[in-house]
Amino acid sequence: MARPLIQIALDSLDFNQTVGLADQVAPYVDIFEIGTPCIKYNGVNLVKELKQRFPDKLLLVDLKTMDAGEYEAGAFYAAGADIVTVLGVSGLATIGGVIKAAKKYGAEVQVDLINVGDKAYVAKESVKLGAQIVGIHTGLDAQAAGQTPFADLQDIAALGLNVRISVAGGIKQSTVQQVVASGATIIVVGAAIYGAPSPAEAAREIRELVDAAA
Ligand SMILES: O=C([C@H](O)CO)[C@H](O)[C@H](O)COP(=O)(O)O
Repeated sequence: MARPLIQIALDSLDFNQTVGLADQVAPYVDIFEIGTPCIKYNGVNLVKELKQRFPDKLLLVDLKTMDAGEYEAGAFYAAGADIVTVLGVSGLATIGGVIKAAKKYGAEVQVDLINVGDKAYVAKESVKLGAQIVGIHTGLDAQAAGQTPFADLQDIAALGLNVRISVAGGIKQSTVQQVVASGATIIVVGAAIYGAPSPAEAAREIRELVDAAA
């Protein structure tokens, strides 16, 4: 099994706090995700800053694009994003637009299946269009209502699609090995790292657990 990647979700609105957290956890993670509230608040300047400071990390910009796919995503790929997210609920035309922009920059696309009804259909069509990653994602609000991403992860992994599967939604030390065993190859962790007394220590623990499970 290829080594699963760990993605830290940088979900603060504060520019300097975001850069500081990235600095603390950098030794233990593979992908910096600029979370949706953070990218809306800070824009392309934060993409440029993180890319310049951490040229060896993958940078995912969680745009959750809903329309104008090629136009919206293009600006963020141009600023240094390696991966941009587009919503599965946006429809195939918008997903195709983001994929077109990604190709222009030699970058990648993640289709976020958050709130998609027929996740298997959208995952299959996204792969046909050329998406490299599909995201199983229980958002923060759905988590607060008690939902988890585990059953959806198993369903999508069982399809055996030629695509990387990312999982997000309250993943923590006690569940990280379970999601690796279920077939996730990108493990997204936000609150379990940034909400810990020592984010670096939490990230180190998660790295160890993921590597031991792979
Ligand atoms: O994508 C996210 C959310 O929709 C806000 O943008 C989070 O970054 C994602 O859920 C990971 O964070 P945790 O659930 O806290 O691990």
